[in-house]
Amino acid sequence: MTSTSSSPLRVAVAGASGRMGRMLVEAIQHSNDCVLTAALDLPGSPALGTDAAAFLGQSSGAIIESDLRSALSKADFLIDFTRPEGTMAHLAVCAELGVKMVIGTTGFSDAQKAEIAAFAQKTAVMLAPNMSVGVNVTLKLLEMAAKALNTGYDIEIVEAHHKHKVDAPSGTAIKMGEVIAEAQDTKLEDRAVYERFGHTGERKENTIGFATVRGGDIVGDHTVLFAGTGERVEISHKSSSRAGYADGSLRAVRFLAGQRTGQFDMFDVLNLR
Ligand SMILES: NC(=O)C1=CN([C@@H]2O[C@H](COP(=O)(O)OP(=O)(O)OC[C@H]3O[C@@H](n4cnc5c(N)ncnc54)[C@H](OP(=O)(O)O)[C@@H]3O)[C@@H](O)[C@H]2O)C=CC1
Ligand SMILES: O=C(O)C1=N[C@H](C(=O)O)C[C@H](O)C1
Repeated sequence: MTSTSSSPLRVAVAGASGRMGRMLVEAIQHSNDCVLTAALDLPGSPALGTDAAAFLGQSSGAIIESDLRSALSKADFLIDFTRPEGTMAHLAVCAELGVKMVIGTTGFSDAQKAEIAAFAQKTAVMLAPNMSVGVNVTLKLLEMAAKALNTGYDIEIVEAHHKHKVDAPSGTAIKMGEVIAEAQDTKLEDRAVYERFGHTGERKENTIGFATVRGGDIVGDHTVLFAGTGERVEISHKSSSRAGYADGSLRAVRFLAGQRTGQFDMFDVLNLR
């Protein structure tokens, strides 16, 4: 982890008791250059009033609260892995107060994505459906494969996640589809097939199919299949821990420390563009 001699970066975490919220609290507790100054959960959460690091048997000094403005008054960055409606409400106040935001939430509508872009004119925002280094390198591999396998290969994206996930396909799977479509000078919206059932007829040429698996505690698997005649290429990424998402989020915080406004993604953070 990077060590600096300057003041630590003051970070608030939204959804602090969630699966990712807890990973983020743990990562911040272990970091040399970030400090947890505030933690948010929804009104009614049993965690309100407790120390955000209590589940680790530690004290962070950040007491979980539900008052957004109070939390943001103590922080320069908000890391948000919640739900689209929560993230949008948080972003409006971050933009007003100049708090920079790392957004990991997935499942935004096109209208919400446009709103995020507008808010990013007022504060710096890093939005990515997957913060792991491995997934972002996989996206680059997909770009290369999609260009080279431009004709004669049927593209299918298969993702698997735990039974608690509420959006489908995953934000990462959609991003993979977008990267592939763009590398082939097309748009995903013109090619995506999200559902198949019953008498579907033969596969339509140039479509990009999506398949979703949900079960148990699967952290996150993604495979893209380029199925040709006589051969197929499979590019896969499998997460066995959420730690990589949290580490990537802290890298994003450090990146945003050098930005005033604008919307960025993990390609910017990891210098992969
Ligand atoms: N970009 C990335 O790398 C990754 C992205 N994700 C995404 O992050 C999001 C969260 O995932 P995960 O941690 O597994 O989910 P969880 O359900 O475990 O946690 C979500 C947290 O947000 C809170 N929350 C729910 N609704 C709202 C709201 N409207 N406003 C504020 N807070 C709210 C929940 O509170 P309560 O429990 O009280 O409902 C909970 O604390 C998902 O969209 C997921 O796809 C996940 C992993 C990696
Ligand atoms: O909900 C999850 O767990 C995950 N969500 C993200 C997504 O939708 O792509 C990232 C990761 O796959 C885990």
